[in-house]
Amino acid sequence: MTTETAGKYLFPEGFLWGAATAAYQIEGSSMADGAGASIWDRFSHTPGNMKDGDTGDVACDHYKRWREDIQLMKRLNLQAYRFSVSWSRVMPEGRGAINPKGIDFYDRLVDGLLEQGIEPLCTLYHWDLPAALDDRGGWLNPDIADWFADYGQVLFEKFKGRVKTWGTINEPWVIVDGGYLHGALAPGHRSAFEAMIAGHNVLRAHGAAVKRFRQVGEGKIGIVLNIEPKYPASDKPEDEAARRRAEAQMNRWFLDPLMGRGYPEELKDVYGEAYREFPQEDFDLIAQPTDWMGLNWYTRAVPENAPDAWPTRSRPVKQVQHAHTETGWEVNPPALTDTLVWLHEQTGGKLPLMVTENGSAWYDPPHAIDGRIHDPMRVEYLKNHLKALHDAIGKGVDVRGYMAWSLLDNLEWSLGYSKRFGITHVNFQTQERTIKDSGLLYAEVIKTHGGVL
Ligand SMILES: N=[N+]=NCCCCNC(=O)[C@@H]1[C@H]2[C@H](O)[C@@H](O)[C@H](O)[C@@H](CO)[C@@H]12
Repeated sequence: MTTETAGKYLFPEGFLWGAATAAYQIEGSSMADGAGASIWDRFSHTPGNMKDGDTGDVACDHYKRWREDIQLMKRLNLQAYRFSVSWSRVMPEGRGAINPKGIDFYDRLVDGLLEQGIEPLCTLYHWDLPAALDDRGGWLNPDIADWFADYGQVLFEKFKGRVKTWGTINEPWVIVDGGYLHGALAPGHRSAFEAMIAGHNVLRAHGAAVKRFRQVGEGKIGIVLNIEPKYPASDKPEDEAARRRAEAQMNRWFLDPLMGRGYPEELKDVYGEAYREFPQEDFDLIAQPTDWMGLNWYTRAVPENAPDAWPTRSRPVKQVQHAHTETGWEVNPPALTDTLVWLHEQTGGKLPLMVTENGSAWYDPPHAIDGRIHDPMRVEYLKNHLKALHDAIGKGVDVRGYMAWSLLDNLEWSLGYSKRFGITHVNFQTQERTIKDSGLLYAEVIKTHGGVL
C-alpha cells in the first residue's frame, strides 16, 4: 500500500476470501481405506506422462495432515476453503457402493472447517474420474450424466446444511481439451470426434447434477469455467477471425450452451467433420438455471492466424513486453478486469460470479530459508490481480469472492511438482509447510478487507 492508495481497494462487505485446492493435487493416499483408482492414478503411473515421473501417491499428504492444514488456513485468516471430492474415494467403482471411510474423510474435513469458522466450498469433480467409469467409456458414455448425478446426490444429502456452496465441474474445457483433444492430461486421448462427445457429456452431467440438487440438495450450485480472454495479434481480418475461433474453442464452447445459446457457430469451423449436432433436450438439460458461476483466471492470449495450428488455426503470440510466469503465462492484470466485465455481460449480469482460482507459478526454493519463503513475483501478481478484481467490481460486476490458487504448493498435473502455485510452500521431502510472503500478504488483505493493497 502507498499513502495515495490507502483504502482505495476496500472490498464490499461480505466479500468472501479463501483459497483453493483439488483432491488429486494435494491429498495423497489415493488408494487408501477402500478408495478406488482414478484416471489420474493410472495416468500418473504410466511412464512418460508425468514430468520427473511424479505421481499423486503422496502429494501434500493432506489425507493425513488435513487438521494441520486447517490450522494453516486459520493463520491465513481464510474465510472459505474451496476443495474437491475424490469421486472414487467416495464411490470406488464410481457408481453403486459407497466407501464409508472415503466419505468419512470429507465428513471430518467439513466439520473441521466449520468448527474453525471456515466456509467449505465443495467441487464435485476436479478431473479425477473413477477408473472403473473410464473402463465403461467415461465421459464418452452418455450414461455418465446419471452416474454423476447419483454421485452428487450422495454428497448433497451427506453434507446438507453444512456445505452451502457447490461447484459441479471444474473447467470443462481443460477436461476435454487436455484429456480428449490433445491428450496431455488423463485419460490421454487425442481425437476431435471424442472431444465433441466428451464435452457434451460433461455439460449434460452438470445439468443432471443441478437437476438432482434441486430435488435433494440445499444451498447454491454452479459450475467453474476457465476463461482466457483473446486479443487479436493485429487488426488484420485474418487475425480477428483467428481470435474468434480461439475464443469459441476455449471460452464459448461451454459457456454458450450453459447460457442457453447452444454451441458457438465457430465450433463447426474449428472441428469440421468432427463437429456434432445434439438433441434440443440435451441443451435444455445443460442450460438448467444455476445460482452462481466460478471463474478460474490466470492469463490472456494474443492469437494470430495460423493455418497449420490444429484445431483452431490460431497461435498465441508471446507478448515479450510483459512478464511471464514459470508456466509461460503472460502476466496481465487488466485482462482480468476485461474478462470479468465480459463474463458479467455474457451471463446477462444476473449471475453472481466468484473468482474460484487465480494465482501464479514462480521459482521457489525446495526448502525455507530462515523460516521464510520470499516470493516477490507472486506478491506482485497477487496485489495487482486483486486490484484488477476491485476495478471490475467498481465497473458493476457482481463478484462475491476470491479463492487464491493455491493454498499449498501441489501436484501441477502432468508438470508434477515442478511448478509451485502455493501461497504456502511445501517441502516435499519433509512435508513441512511454510507460509510464503505472498501468504502473509494475503492474510493481511483479508484482515483489512483489501485496505492494505
Ligand atoms: N495456455 N494457457 N492458458 C491458461 C489456461 C489455463 C488452464 N489451466 C487451468 O486453468 C488450471 C486450473 C486447474 O483448476 C488447477 O487444478 C491447476 O492446478 C491450475 C494451474 O494450472 C489451473
